[in-house]
Formats: sequence, C-alpha cells, structure tokens
Amino acid sequence: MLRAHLIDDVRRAEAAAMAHLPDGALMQRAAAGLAAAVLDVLGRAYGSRVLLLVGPGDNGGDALWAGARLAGRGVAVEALLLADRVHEAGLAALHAAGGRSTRDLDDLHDAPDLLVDGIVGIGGRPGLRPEAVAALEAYADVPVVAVDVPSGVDVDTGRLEGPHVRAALTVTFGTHKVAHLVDPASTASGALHLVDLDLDLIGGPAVEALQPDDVRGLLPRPGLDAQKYTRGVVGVRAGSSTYPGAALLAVSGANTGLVGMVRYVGPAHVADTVRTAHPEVVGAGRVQAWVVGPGGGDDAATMLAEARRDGVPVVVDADALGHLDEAAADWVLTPHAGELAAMLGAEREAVEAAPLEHARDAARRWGCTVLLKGHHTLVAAPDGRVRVTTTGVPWLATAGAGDVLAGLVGALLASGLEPHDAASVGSWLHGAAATQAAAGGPLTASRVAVQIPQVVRETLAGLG
Ligand SMILES: NC(=O)C1=CN([C@@H]2O[C@H](COP(=O)(O)OP(=O)(O)OC[C@H]3O[C@@H](n4cnc5c(N)ncnc54)[C@H](OP(=O)(O)O)[C@@H]3O)[C@@H](O)[C@H]2O)[C@@H](O)CC1
Ligand SMILES: Nc1ncnc2c1ncn2[C@@H]1O[C@H](COP(=O)(O)OP(=O)(O)O)[C@@H](O)[C@H]1O
Ligand SMILES: [K+]
Repeated sequence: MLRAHLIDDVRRAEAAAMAHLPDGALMQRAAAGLAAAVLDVLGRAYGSRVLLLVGPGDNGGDALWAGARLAGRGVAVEALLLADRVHEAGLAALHAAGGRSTRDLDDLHDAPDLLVDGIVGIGGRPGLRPEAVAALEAYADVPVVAVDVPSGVDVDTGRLEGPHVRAALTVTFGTHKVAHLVDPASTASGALHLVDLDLDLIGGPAVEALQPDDVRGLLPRPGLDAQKYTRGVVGVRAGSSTYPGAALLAVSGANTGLVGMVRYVGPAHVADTVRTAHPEVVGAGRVQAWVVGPGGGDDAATMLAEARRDGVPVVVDADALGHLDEAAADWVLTPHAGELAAMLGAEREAVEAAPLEHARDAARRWGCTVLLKGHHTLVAAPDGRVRVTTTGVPWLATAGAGDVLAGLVGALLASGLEPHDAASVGSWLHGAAATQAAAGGPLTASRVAVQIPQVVRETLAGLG
C-alpha cells in the first residue's frame, strides 16, 4: 500500500527520529536520495548543468546539500537564492564543492538541463512569491525536480491556489504527502520517488493508494468447491429506450468473470440487445448486489426503489444519484464531479478544486462509500478513510467508461468484497485495463471492459 500522511504526523515522526540521530542526519539522507534521483534524470554528471531554486527553509537546505553532492560528481551547479536567509551549512557545502550561488536571475547565463525546486516544502503556504515565479517563467521549458513537494501547492489538501511549481519528478522524504496523490495538486507532482528515512509514522495515513500486491490479496478467486451461486450474482438495472448502450456497458463491466452470474433487468428490447451481446446474462432473480442507474433516464427512481427492496448492497450511478434520499452503509455511490456537486448542492468547480474534502463530506452525509470519479478517482468511507486510484490514463475520460466501472464495482460487491475494497479494487482494475487497452492511444469504453480479465490475470500472476 502506498501511504500519504499529513504534515503534522511527518513533523512528529521527524522529531522522534531526530531525538536519537546526530544533528542533520535526516537532511543528509534526504539530500543523498535527492542527488541520486537527479543524477538518474540527468543520465550523466560531467557536462550537465543544474539550477537550484532555494527558499528560506530546510527544503532549500535539502536542495543545497544535494547540489553539493552533485557538484562533487562534476555537475555544474548554480543556486538562485530566493530568500534573504537560506540554509547556511548547505550553502557553505555547495560553495566548498565548487557550486556557485547568486541572488540575481540576470547573473545566470546558460540555460540549465534541470531545475531543482527547493523553494518550499511542507512548511510552505500555498502560492509562490514573485521572485520564484519570475525564475520559473525564465526557464519555463526546463524540466523541474521538486524537493519533497512541488512548491506552492497545498500539501495537506491537494488544492491549488495561486502559482505553483509543475514538476516532472517529485522526490519526497519519509512518506508521501496528500498533494502527491490527490487532484488537482497530483497533476503538479509528476512522477513520484520516495526516499525512505526510516521514520516511525504513528498516525494513520490520510490517504492511501492500492498497489498490485494489495489488489492481488483482495481479488476474489473461486475455491475448488466453487459453484456459480457461491461466487456471487450481480444484477444490473440500467438502460432505457434513450440510452440502451449504457445497459450494455454496465453489463460488460459486470460480466468479466469475477462473479458466478450476471442478471439484467430493464426494458424488453434493451434486454434482447444485452443478451445478444452477452449470452451468459440471465433475467430477474436473486442477487448479492445491484448496479443501478447508468442510462436509466426517467426510470432511474423506480430502478433504485426496486433494488433497495432486496436489502443487498447497491452501486448507485448516473441517473439514480439524483433520486438518492438515503443510502445503506453497504452501498457505493459513484458520481463524477458534476453529479457530486448536484448531490451536495455545491458548484462543480468547487468539487473539482477540493475533491478530497467533498468526497469525504458525501461519505459522511450518506453514511456509505463514495467513489468520486476523475483523474485520480477517490474512494471515501464514512469513517474518513480514503483510497485514491493512481492507475488509468486521460484517454479513459470517454463516454460510457463510468458505466463499465459501475458494473465492475457491482460484481466485486456481489463477490463478497467490503464496499471500500470493492470500490477501490474496481477503480484500480478499471484504470489498469484502460492503460493497457489504450496502449498510448485512444480508447472506447467497450475496450476497457474487454481488457479487464487480462488485467486480473496479470495481477493474480504477480505481473502487475
Ligand atoms: N520533516 C522531515 O522529516 C524532513 C524534512 N526535510 C525537509 O524539510 C522541509 C521542511 O522544511 P521547513 O520546515 O524549514 O519548511 P520549508 O518548507 O523549507 O519552508 C518554510 C519557510 O518558507 C517560508 N514560506 C512559507 N510559504 C512560503 C511561500 N509560499 N513562498 C516563500 N516562502 C514561504 C516560511 O516563511 P514564513 O512562514 O516564516 O514567512 C519558512 O521560512 C521538508 O519539506 C523537507 O524538504 C528533510 O530535510 C529531512 C526530513
Ligand atoms: N483526466 C482523467 N484521467 C484519467 N481518468 C479519467 C480522467 N477523467 C475522467 N476519468 C475517468 O473516466 C471515467 C469517466 O466516467 P464518467 O464521467 O462516469 O463517464 P460516463 O458517464 O460517460 O460513463 C471515470 O472512470 C473517470 O475516473
Ligand atoms: K519544493
């Protein structure tokens, strides 16, 4: 599991570690990891030029000490000092290793190969000062390696307010931070590299992200004595005359072999289409979970009321979300930002600016799991736990992809997974299937569903 902690928990763990370590030991570990990651990106030391952007705190100290190590390896290192006072020992080390420093952007001549953002770390307030903005603008085409966090982002919430760094790579220390994983700040972090500081983090993670091993451990798999009913039956109530395709897509997400059987309940002509495409699918009967809403149109309210009567877990998606007065604890709601905004009486822009806060609010408000779709989909539990999905590609933002996801999450619920696991494992598989199927190019929702068994196969085999 990849975990992200809040700043306060990082500070507490840092203080505990420093109590029995020599002065500056943690910063040296951080700087060594940072220098190694920068060298990896550069590919060679001699002939490479690096510019350090150095702020007033320890984040700047990390950059300076790493710069000293790089200069010692033959990299041409310059530091632009963006504060009256910077980490003194770090600056002295940089000078001693042959690096240069200046306070004046005009003193810098040759464009560097790489910028190291040591402006602010976990002590930073959102936004950047004009001198930092000017330096970033002067080298707008140069890739940035951020130290700990891309400066200017709101580290604990993932919000973006004001100017901030856009990193190609973020080298972070001790543990991940919320802004690395949660939108919109995750889009400013680039690739992530964690330098282990051997911190003892006592507080639980604020956010976590499933890794292939976690998914392997959670995936349902049939025992030797399995029969179709013991594997779970998922029912889909979706589609209408206006949107028959949504029923097909939801069923295709449900019918990927992760349950013993799939039922479809909907208009007769839609059911005919569904069964032509998926001959395995049967009609009404007992289920262990329902998927309700995709393409349901005006029938969505009735679909939801009928599904509720069975007292089994329900995935509530799309049109059915508009008819949600109350939910049971074992339900999963799967809105995108627009739908969640409508559910909470908020603006879509407000949800997009602070998806973590809104997903948590919704999970508390309805007392059940809420899966908020987006670039990094969030799965929030009513007790405050949040998982974030880091699989997937922007090509997945295509009509019907959400219908496939609803079907898949329903199948996992029916197979017996807890709602938090069903939603997060479903979202992980959906993203991984999209990445595989897209293979660097465009994608349609139907292709995502077709790819799911292959992703499951590879994950079970430990190839993920
Ligand atoms: N914790 C750990 O385990 C380890 C931590 N380590 C490193 O320490 C980093 C944290 O260092 P830190 O505490 O010195 O804070 P940091 O982020 O450098 O900046 C604070 C300074 O910035 C200023 N300032 C604030 N906002 C600003 C803005 N928008 N624009 C400009 N300035 C702004 C603020 O000024 P003030 O608020 O007083 O006005 C204050 O002076 C951490 O991210 C990691 O890199 C590693 O070395 C080892 C292990
Ligand atoms: N920028 C993005 N990067 C990756 N995945 C995305 C992005 N934007 C949306 N998605 C994913 O695409 C899917 C779109 O679903 P949804 O909005 O419900 O569409 P529809 O209702 O047409 O099915 C969701 O799984 C969502 O997480
Ligand atoms: K930084």
